[in-house]
Amino acid sequence: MTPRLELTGIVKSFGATRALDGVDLTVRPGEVHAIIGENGAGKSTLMKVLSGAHRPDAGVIRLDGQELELADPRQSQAAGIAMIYQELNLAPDLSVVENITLGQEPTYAGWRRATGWIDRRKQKQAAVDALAKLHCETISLDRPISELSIAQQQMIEIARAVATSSAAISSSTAATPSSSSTNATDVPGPCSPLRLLILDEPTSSLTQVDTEHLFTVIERLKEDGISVLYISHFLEECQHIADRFTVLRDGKSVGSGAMPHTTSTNPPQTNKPLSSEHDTPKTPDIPPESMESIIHMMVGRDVSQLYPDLQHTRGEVALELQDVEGTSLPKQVSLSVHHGEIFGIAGLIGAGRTETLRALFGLDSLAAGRVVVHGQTADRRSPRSSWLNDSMGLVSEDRKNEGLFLNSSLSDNLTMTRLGNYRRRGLLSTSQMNQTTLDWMERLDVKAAGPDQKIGELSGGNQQKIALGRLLHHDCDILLLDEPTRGIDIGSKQAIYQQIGELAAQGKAIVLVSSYLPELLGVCDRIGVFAQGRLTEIRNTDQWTEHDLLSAAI
Ligand SMILES: Nc1ncnc2c1ncn2[C@@H]1O[C@H](COP(=O)(O)OP(=O)(O)OP(=O)(O)O)[C@@H](O)[C@H]1O
Repeated sequence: MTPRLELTGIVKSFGATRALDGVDLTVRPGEVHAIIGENGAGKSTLMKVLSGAHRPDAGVIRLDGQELELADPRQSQAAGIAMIYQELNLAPDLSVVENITLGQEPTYAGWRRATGWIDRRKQKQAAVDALAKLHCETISLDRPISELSIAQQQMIEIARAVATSSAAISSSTAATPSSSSTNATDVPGPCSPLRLLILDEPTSSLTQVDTEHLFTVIERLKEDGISVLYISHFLEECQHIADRFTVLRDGKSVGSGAMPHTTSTNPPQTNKPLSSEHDTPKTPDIPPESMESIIHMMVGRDVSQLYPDLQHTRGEVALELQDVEGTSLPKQVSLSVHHGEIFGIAGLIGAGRTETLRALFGLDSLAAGRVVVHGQTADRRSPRSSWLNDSMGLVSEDRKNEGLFLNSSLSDNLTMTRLGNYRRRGLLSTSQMNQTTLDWMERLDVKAAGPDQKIGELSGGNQQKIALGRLLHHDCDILLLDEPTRGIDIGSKQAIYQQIGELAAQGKAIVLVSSYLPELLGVCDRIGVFAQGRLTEIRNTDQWTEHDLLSAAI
């Protein structure tokens, strides 16, 4: 069987950083293949090579046996490769139909073609067909994208990938076969069907229900012979949906094989006889093993105890919300968080969790109620003086827009809230800022060229570590953490949970919002659940189960 995708010796460097250092990868037709690796291992870079966003410095890409040179995203698309990024690429003010057919609008045939008139009937049909394929017929075709949920928007992106290859839509660009290509008849044509769908952390903003729907859609695509490359730090998900996996480490493929204990309908094919040279993976195929051995391969050590068992004692009340109302959310929230306590907040997306943190931190104004910090009512007219000086810090869930200055260095981002520490005779000591940044990079295992590197050049997970590191460096008394481990690998998660536990042991008050229920259950002392803007129930963690948390959130 000819592999759907075969990568051999892919190399990609950014200046002195060798992001990919000879990656080999084999993906079979109709297979879901998980790409697993630590933050900065090279996963996104590899996917960008496949989507035509980056040109590799060396290596060979073969799709269905055909060698390709993907010089830009249009060529990749024309070859039947679609990439769905974590941050969706949709036009918010255009309708569902317009987004699904964006850039591929069918025009009339004959004399009207030259006018560029869009054939609205065909355009609508292409959207209807694509949505039907994904069982998403209930999404209204004329609604602007901005009115859809994140999960629906993701489906529109996948529908676009499906529709692009539909015969109803014309495309003008085909992938360029390399000069060494041997079989010109195999060159993907202008309407090459979707062959490979790449999903980068697709569930990071999805609820459980939406995740299950996504998995159903993936199964449908598999039935049509479409291969899926699935990148996620949620290893349980990989285990559930993937047939096989490849582990990347420091830009190299260090192992691949059948996903152990997969519950996928397609049985793993690792042990089937290999029929041709093409079918032989360049990365040694390992027999089905435990997830522990895959994690070891990924981080280079065992991650035996993910959640720390650190004693911390509940002290005085650090922070109180009394009947707090936002302009739309939250609604009448009352709660208190103590020193030495980790308070978890669960709930569905849109339930008012983030709005509560923002109201607490003074980013959004309150419609009613009071926030009391260290026994003093926070002054709403001057949140900066009363709240920030009280050493309250927030890690925003929106890292790119609110959490970091992407064009500034790691050092500037990490130290900016405590610049006074580095002032020497009216000047800033950049060497000391850099030294502090190096220390934190080591503690949080940040992969970067150095403190001077622009933070926008780091992998997503490493950016997140610096956003969290800034609060740790600031030495806040009260830490508000909104999805702090989103996009973070399992080894680093363990380090962050350890940090959170140590902070609680030092008497800090911590509020942790997370959509990842095992994390809340593993780390928190108490958990409150939000539903439709209200804090509906608070219990000690040992009185919650995942099922109870979900039931309370709905
Ligand atoms: N445009 C760029 N400029 C400089 N370095 C880059 C650029 N893009 C990626 N890198 C570097 O390449 C390496 C691999 O990054 P990549 O984003 O591929 O990792 P990743 O495995 O996707 O990580 P994560 O799980 O955190 O998303 C990192 O060291 C990163 O800093």
